[in-house]
Amino acid sequence: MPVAEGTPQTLYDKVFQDHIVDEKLDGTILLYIDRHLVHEVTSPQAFEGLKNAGRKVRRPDCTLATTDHNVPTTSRKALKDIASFILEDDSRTQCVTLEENVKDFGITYFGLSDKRQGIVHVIGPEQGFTLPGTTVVCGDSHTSTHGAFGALAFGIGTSEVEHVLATQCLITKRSKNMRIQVDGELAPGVSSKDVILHVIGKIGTAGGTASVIEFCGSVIRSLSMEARMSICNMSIEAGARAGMVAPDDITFEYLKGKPLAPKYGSDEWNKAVAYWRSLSSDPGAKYDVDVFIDGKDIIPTVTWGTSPEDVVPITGVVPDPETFPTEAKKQAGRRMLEYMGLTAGTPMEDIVVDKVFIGSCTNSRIEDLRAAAQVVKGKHIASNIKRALIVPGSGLVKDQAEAEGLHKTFLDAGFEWREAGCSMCLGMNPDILSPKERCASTSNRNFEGRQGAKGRTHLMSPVMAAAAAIVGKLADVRKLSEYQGSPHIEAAVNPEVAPTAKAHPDERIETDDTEKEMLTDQPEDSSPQVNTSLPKSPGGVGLPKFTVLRGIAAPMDKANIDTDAIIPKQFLKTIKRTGLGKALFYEMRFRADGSENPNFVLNREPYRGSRIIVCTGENFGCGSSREHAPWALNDFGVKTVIAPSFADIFFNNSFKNGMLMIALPDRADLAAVHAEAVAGREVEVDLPNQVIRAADGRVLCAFEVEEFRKHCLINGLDDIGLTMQLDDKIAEFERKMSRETPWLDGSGYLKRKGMGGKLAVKAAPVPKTNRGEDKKEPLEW
Ligand SMILES: CC(C)[C@H](C(=O)O)[C@@H](O)C(=O)O
Ligand code: SF4
Repeated sequence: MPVAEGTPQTLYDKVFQDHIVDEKLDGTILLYIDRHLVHEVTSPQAFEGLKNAGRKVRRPDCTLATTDHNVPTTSRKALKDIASFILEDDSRTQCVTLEENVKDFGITYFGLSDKRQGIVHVIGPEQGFTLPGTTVVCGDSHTSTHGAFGALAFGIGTSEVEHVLATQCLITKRSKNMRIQVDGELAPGVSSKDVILHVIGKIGTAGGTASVIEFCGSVIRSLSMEARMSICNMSIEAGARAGMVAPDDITFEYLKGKPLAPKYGSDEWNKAVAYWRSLSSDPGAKYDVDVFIDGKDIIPTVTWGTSPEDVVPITGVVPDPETFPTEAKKQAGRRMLEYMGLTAGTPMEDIVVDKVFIGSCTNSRIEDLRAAAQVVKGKHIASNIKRALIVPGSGLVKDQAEAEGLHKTFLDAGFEWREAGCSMCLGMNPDILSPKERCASTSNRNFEGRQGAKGRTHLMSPVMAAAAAIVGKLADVRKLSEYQGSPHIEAAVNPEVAPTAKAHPDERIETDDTEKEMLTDQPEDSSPQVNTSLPKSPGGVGLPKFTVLRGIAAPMDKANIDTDAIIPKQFLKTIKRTGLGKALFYEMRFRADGSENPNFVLNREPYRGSRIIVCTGENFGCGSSREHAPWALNDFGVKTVIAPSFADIFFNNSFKNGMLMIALPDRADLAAVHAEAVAGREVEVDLPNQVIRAADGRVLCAFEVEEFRKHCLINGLDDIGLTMQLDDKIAEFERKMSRETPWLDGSGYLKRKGMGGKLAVKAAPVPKTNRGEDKKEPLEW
């Protein structure tokens, strides 16, 4: 619902409202995007779509690209170019493709030889590209990180990346407002990572579904920008669309002197700060969900299972699944313990660790490294630790750390000092866990296989990971004698120690790494069962029209089926949208020797050819923004998933590919459809009438679908083309933005090209498919 004039507004309402270009009666909104970050994994197919349709990038001045996911973190001393530096073929192809695309489309790019290269979510804030009150998107779920600045920042799928590149807008709808207030104070040794792990433990990984979370309260206010970023970063693990913190003096202090922020002290800076100050939530603003947490209840927290909600205080023990409330939860818990190689009742501090990873977009900033260095100073990693990696989030973080001598502390303690990138957070580069290896990790996801096939991840804060490296087991940092104080809080109250994007020595200290590393979890290009008889969907124009889908539905009973499970990371290295059916549910569908797992539902009759999945567990599609997940389902032949709830980005991505996701929150409705699936009888999904029928024609239940999505599905519409027809409105919006918030037009090295607010690149509707695939699809399956 639009917010009525005079109604108290939340921070989210205000930023959202200020970016509406157009609003339809059904609540579908065309939202203007101020900042677009691009990386190599989720962009190739989007650029390909633009090329095929002859479209341009509308705002190169608002777009910034880098390579981060695939890049090796070994020494760059011998770096000549990316093509010779990256040994693994698919990783190299993705990075080289990005380099070609940024050249072709005139986009600013930080490559491996640039000190500003790093993880997208580290470099955006570091450069002042991320500013309060902006809308920020990236084809990456952890875009939520940028919400720490009071920006509305969220992850999008590749089709949406293409949409933003072409139009600088996104089709979306309002989210719910959720407030998480953390009051009181954090005890020494407790950091922002513990706050967010504690929050996720409390509300669950679906707790924030369909919401934007505003983090507030005295604990949040006291935190530094970097600590706030760690919290907003993991909003996505709480199921939320985004996380936000109202901008304040700590925010403005951080932004002073950043290359792309308005010049400190200028009229523009003063005007910007006045606007930024107006963004906090009004007294009396309404929230759909309110959560209160007392800071003193938070103690250093670690995960024990394979979902970020499986948390326990370090002082606790491995939980006993037999005490879990439902049979489904018990089963899931038993599976997790088996996967993690843990026994119920084991004290967490007795769990022996093999590897330690300090890095990722959650915890690879200078304060994280300072805090970890403080713990390891003068000590050495335990003898059982096979590798302990420090991976700075960007070249500038690395330089800053070296200027402070932190690298020496780490090297003396036995850590590896690496180059910037995503690294072992998801192991698309050679930094991976071997099967059954256990890692103390500062990253954000502990899904099965996340850091390497069969690897075991425990999430925690940088000081806790540092402590684990020293002790050789999961450890309570508060017990390490020299450790005192909470580094994040110190940094917040003392801006003097805040890092700066400018300060770096010219000389680069190189990692000396001669170790030969290989990707060991890259699957063979085996082609297991692919459902070739079904139509492939190219997306965009030429999408198959979805009206009625009839068939046997495959039952699934798992909650939190994450996108890493739908398609593991090793298959994300393609630059195509097609051919991913073979990778669908890879770890569940196939055994280690590549043969089919006979217990997996899609390997059993009558479900082999199912085009519908009925899942009784909550939160289908949680985790990453990879559009590869719906592409894999689609390629396999699955066009509809019915579940009690879905993760937002996955839900969106599916519709962009002409697939219908049906949320059935009513358990009785779901049970009725599930019963038909279990019995192996056909069901019929009737989109025009919004009902699901049994094979005998009985209506099992009705379902909800937004008008605009329904319209696009039934008519197979390309929403980029639709948006381009609104070019006048978009241009008018841009003129207004240039007048009122001129600092949002590209500045610094991102100069806006064009005269007097007139765009150099004009969007125009393109009469052919945006994917260059003019296939005529059947009207119905
Ligand atoms: C590759 C990308 C789509 C993915 C994401 O969206 O999160 C990655 O960054 C991750 O962390 O799994
Ligand atoms: S979560 Fe990991 S893989 Fe994803 S962007 Fe952050 S560091 Fe990279």
